[in-house]
Parts: sequence; C-alpha cells; structure tokens
Amino acid sequence: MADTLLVVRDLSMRFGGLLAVNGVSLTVDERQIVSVIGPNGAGKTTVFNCISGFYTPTEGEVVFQGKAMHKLPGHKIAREGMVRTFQNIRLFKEMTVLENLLVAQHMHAERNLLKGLLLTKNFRIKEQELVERAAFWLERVGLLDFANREAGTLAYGQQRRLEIARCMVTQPKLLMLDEPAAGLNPKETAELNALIRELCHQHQVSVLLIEHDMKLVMDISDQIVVINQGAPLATGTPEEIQRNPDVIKAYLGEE
Ligand SMILES: Nc1ncnc2c1ncn2[C@@H]1O[C@H](COP(=O)(O)OP(=O)(O)OP(=O)(O)O)[C@@H](O)[C@H]1O
Repeated sequence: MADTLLVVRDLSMRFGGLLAVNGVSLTVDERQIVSVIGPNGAGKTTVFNCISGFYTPTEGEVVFQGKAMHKLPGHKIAREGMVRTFQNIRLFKEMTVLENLLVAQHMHAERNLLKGLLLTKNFRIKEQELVERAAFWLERVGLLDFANREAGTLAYGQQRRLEIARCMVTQPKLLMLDEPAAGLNPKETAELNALIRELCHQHQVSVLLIEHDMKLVMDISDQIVVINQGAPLATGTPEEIQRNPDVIKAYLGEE
C-alpha cells in the first residue's frame, strides 16, 4: 500500500463573520491524484490557500510527510516539497521561459546555501544543473523550442504548461493545481490529462487538483473530495461520487 503524504484534518477558515471552510478533511497518498470539487464559492481555493501556507487556518491540521505545516509560511512549505499553481497564471511575463524556471529554482533553494555557493566553482556546476533540469521539464511540457521566448508572449495553454514546469523544477512530492484546465481547449485539456498522469506515474509526484472540468476530474482522479458551502459533502472514487445522491443534488445536478 502507498504511504500517506498529506493529511488535512478538520480544516476551518473564517474571514470575519464568514466561515469559508468548515471542517474539511482529506488525505493524499504517494503517487495519488486527488481532486477537490464543489460549486463556485464552495471554499476550494481557500482550502488550497490553507494547505499551501497562504493562509493560517483558523482551526485544523495540515501534516505533510509527518510534519505539521499549518503554522509555517508558504515558502517553507514549498521547500518541504508541496508546491502549487494559481487560478490566475502567475509567471514573470517579461522574463524568458528558461529564466522563469531558473528563478523558480533559485527562489526555492535555501538562500544561505546559495550565498555559500557564490564565487565558488561549485556555483557553476550548480547553475549547470539548474539549466539541465529546466531543459528536461521544458521538453516534458513541449516548450523546449520556446526557451528563449518571453513568457508573456506564449499562448495561454503554453503558459499553463510553463507554470507546471516551474513547479516541477523544484522537485516537489506534491503538486497542487488550481483549475489547470480553465481556459484550455479540448485538445489542450487532453494533453494536460496525459501530463498529470505522467507526473504521477513516471515522476512519483502526487497531485491535488481543484477543477471544474468534470470529464477531466472523473477520468483522472483516484479520490474526489466534494465541498459544498465550505463543508465536506462526500469523499470517494469517481464512481462513488457520481452516484452519491447528495453530490448529485448539491452539485452535479446543477450542471
Ligand atoms: N481573503 C478572503 N477574504 C474574505 N472572504 C474570502 C476570502 N477568500 C475567499 N473568501 C470567501 O470564501 C468563500 C470561498 O471562496 P473560494 O474562493 O475558496 O471558493 P472556490 O470554491 O475556490 O470558488 P471558485 O470555484 O469560484 O474558484 C467565498 O464566499 C469567498 O468570497
């Protein structure tokens, strides 16, 4: 049986009088794809923000590889191996595609370590490693030919793939994708589907996904967590979720 990577227990997040997330729990095992679904405003992104350290949850625990994360800032959580993309693409649009991946690796590395490496011959070796890793992931996401293009000039679907590459160069254990298929055409969504599977099955990365594209979610997920109005509604396999009457009523029935 696969080891458990992430455990989220009884997570709640309050914004003033609004309880945006109310007692959500989920687990992600190694090499597992878990999706979080729910109607607009259900609290999915807030759950992501709590897990990835953008918010400190009002209540609950986030334990990643046995370590408590819920009081750590986002950059420390990322260094533990849990990285994310955002609903709105956040690339350095005026930098080249390659530079985006190099900066991501520099930002991810311990600053003290980098300082120590500067001016030493190890620095050059290290830089070479970063470029090679960037090239590897650009190739995997089909952007190697675009390495020297400004990121902002890429087509939308390419920018989405670059965001994933930017996460992958930091060698995460868990990749969190917030609506990665938003704005993609069916061909690009099919490519995304294949890429996520490849990350999971060939590169041993677990994936936690927020997604509105039900076809993608049902096709790709090992487990699905359904949230409604901030509260947990159901957890199960795609088959279990598709025939769960509460889910059909609260969510799928709306489609
Ligand atoms: N920083 C914040 N301050 C106040 N309220 C917030 C904040 N972030 C989210 N909310 C509120 O929390 C609720 C859940 O929002 P959230 O963005 O997590 O939902 P979602 O399920 O991700 O929605 P969508 O599918 O539309 O992206 C909403 O009512 C939203 O307005």
